[in-house]
Amino acid sequence: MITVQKEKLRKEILNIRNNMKKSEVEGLSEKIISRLVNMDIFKESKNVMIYLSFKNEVDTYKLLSHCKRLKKNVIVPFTVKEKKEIIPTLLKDQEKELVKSYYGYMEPSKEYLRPVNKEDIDIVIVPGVVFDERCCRIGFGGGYYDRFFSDVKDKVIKVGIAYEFQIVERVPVEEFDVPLDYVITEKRIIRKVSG
Ligand SMILES: Nc1nc2c(c(=O)[nH]1)N(C=O)[C@@H](CNc1ccc(C(=O)N[C@@H](CCC(=O)O)C(=O)O)cc1)CN2
Ligand SMILES: Nc1ncnc2c1ncn2[C@@H]1O[C@H](COP(=O)(O)OP(=O)(O)OP(=O)(O)O)[C@@H](O)[C@H]1O
Repeated sequence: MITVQKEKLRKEILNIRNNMKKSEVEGLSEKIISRLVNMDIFKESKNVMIYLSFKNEVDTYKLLSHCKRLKKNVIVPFTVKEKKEIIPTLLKDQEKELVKSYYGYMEPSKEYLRPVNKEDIDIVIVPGVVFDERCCRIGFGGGYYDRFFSDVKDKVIKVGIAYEFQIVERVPVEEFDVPLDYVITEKRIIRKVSG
């Protein structure tokens, strides 16, 4: 049963990630983000969708400031729990517009929802728990990002960011899993092999 295998891997890696020291999260995140912002695919992107990190995920808050400085449009996920749906929404003022979501990460409050067209997003920075050398991913198990990508597959660049310990040789995949184009760690950039 694939779901069971996924759950086992998810638990194993989360157990490591949840026990990281703050200093480790900070140091590694900086390396990963620095790799990302130096890539042409990032430099050439004007509309950037970024998750807002929590629970020792690769920290994206410095990336947010970086994008602001470069006058890029920052789009963040707003989740509709009942439908397991992500609404991409334009963030203008990080200080003013964000509140803590049901799950615990930050998201825009309803009054600041500014939905954008998925097709207009150039690059999506994707969170995740486990990734593999083919750029497949396992998240928290909601299927949010797979649903989100299901109708825009090749129209946006999908980039996972993760610590090296989150990379395994192969994660089990199901028909609805959408592979990413790149996975970036502090050690390397993994590219999806096409075909
Ligand atoms: N920062 C961030 N934002 C994100 C995601 C994410 O993974 N990280 N998502 C990616 O899809 C979506 C939200 N999905 C989520 C689904 C479940 C849980 C969660 O914490 N679930 C369990 C704990 C899971 C576990 O420890 O096994 C919980 O409710 O406690 C979090 C986010 C959209 N936004
Ligand atoms: N495109 C889709 N349409 C309908 N249901 C889907 C789709 N993609 C995934 N799902 C459902 O979502 C559930 C969770 O999928 P999966 O375990 O791959 O989530 P995940 O990638 O770990 O989570 P997330 O994307 O939220 O981080 C699956 O049981 C699946 O039935």
